[in-house]
Amino acid sequence: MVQIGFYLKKMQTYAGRSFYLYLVGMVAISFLESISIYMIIPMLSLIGIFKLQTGAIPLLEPLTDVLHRLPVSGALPIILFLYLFLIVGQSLLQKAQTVSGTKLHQGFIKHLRTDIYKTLLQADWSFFLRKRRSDISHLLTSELARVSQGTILTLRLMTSLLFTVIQIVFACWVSMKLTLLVLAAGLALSLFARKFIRQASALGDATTELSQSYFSGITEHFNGIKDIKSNQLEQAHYTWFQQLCTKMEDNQIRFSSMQTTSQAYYKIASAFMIVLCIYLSISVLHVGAGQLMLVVVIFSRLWPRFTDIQSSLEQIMSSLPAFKSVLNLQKECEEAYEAGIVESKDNVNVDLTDSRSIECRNVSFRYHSDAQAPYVLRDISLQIPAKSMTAIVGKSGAGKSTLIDMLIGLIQPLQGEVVVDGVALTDSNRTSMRRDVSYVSQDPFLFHTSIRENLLLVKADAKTEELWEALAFAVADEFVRKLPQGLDTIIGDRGIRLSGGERQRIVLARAILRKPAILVLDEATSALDNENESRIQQALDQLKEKMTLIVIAHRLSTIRNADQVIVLDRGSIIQRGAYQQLAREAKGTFSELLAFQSGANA
Ligand SMILES: Nc1ncnc2c1ncn2[C@@H]1O[C@H](COP(=O)(O)OP(=O)(O)OP(=O)(O)O)[C@@H](O)[C@H]1O
Repeated sequence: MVQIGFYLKKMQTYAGRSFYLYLVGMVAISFLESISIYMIIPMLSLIGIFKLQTGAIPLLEPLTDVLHRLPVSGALPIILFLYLFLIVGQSLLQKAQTVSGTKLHQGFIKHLRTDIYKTLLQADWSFFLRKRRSDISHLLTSELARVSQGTILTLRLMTSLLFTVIQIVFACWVSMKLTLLVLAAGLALSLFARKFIRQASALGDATTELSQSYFSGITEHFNGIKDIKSNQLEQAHYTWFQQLCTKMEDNQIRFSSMQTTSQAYYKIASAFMIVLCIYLSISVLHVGAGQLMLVVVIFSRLWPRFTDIQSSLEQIMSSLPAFKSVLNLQKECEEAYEAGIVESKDNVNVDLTDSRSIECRNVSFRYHSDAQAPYVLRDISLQIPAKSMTAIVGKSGAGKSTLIDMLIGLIQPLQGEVVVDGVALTDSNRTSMRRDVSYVSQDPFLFHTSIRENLLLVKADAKTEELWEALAFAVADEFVRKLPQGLDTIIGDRGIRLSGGERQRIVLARAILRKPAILVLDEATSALDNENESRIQQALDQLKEKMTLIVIAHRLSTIRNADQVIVLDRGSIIQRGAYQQLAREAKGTFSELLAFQSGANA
């Protein structure tokens, strides 16, 4: 229940006064409802409609004298009018309360969604290395929907509790003995009902696990649909999906069956309790017919509240795992908080010149915190001069991408430091440095929208001429002009309607459009044909006069004009120097790579 308490606290922090107003409204409605129901019977008895020993009822005392002095024909309309007045007042208040409850709930959910989204965006890269993307999507959709449902139920539970407490107070005024009898019966029942709450919690855990598998499964399957189709893996995936759906179906049926059992149990137990209470009222407490009527009224008002509380508790318990998951994600994000992103005021702008030279001083890194885990980068020291092209080469798995991630501040060294323009990168300046970087990855990402919008993403106010200029630089202008809608052509999910090489060129154009101080290309031209690749190479030669270029390329012709080549092997620098110089070192790894490629191209 700690999680629910946390969310109630969050709701109260978010809504402030409205939260308390909502609670006050609840108390008022409950008060009016209790007065109207519990008072009508004693008041009717006061004017002699029927006989009932009510004893001293504090609220009625001022009315008693007035009512006694009036004839029945005069008092009855007053009582009935009073009753109508209370019911109408309560209904109007209830209507306003429902609207404010919806506003409170919807506002809170919006707040929660944006809050979680923001903390996610503020988490550093190492957080995303640990997390499955599908788990994040699952949390932001399915789990948040359950949290939303849980919030409504929590508000309903609070309302029910308030109603119950106030009705108990009123019922005690009317008859202390009878109310205690009903309460004792309710308490006995709730002890037996605890097992249903435990079952609901276990079923809620299973729901979270199953829906997480469902989400990750379908995300992965449709991301890999091309492989599935081309390797005829449909049957295996369909069987997996069918089995998972059967488990989800079973889980829901078990929850529904648990709830109906609990409700049936409550109804049957209620009948026994009513029979027992009526028997005890007549045989042991010797109450009259009027008092008996009160027993029925108290039961009929209080008992549905008990059932409501029980049912809300079961449902809240089943949505509790979703509360826990959301809470854990928020905690993890906060632990991985990276300053200076999304409306953050705590960003410290590092005083960099616009030249952007980068230096690594004895940097080491490994992905796992485990002391036995191997280092992926080992004691790396290097200089990347501003406005020049540095190429990083090496065999697959040598640590090239990891080194790039380190240079642009996505990951932090375990030992050593990265220095930009003489300023060491720290938690407070890392993100401000990244603002000057354009990064094009091995697997470039495009949104399912037009080419224009994909480009404008990095520079919203760019003019059309600027877009064409960037496209020309990336050797993409020709093919874009030939597309049916030119710049406004929709390129499909992740740019699926374009070829791999076309996608790479659009992403390169987007990177250049930003006019960054540092341009990083991680295998960014791997899908290009020789002609386009050579044209991009010429474009890069022009760019290096304006910005610092860092290029990873397996195809060594791309880096022919690099000012510096760094050769990595198993996380260490084994060679460095100008391209031609390394090519001449006959025994070096670089000339081996070069010889292998020229052999392969021959
Ligand atoms: N997120 C990760 N968690 C754990 N290990 C990782 C992670 N990413 C990379 N590695 C490991 O770190 C090592 C270096 O990987 P990296 O991607 O930097 O190599 P690379 O030289 O860029 O390879 P490639 O040329 O194939 O892209 C590899 O052994 C890889 O298995």
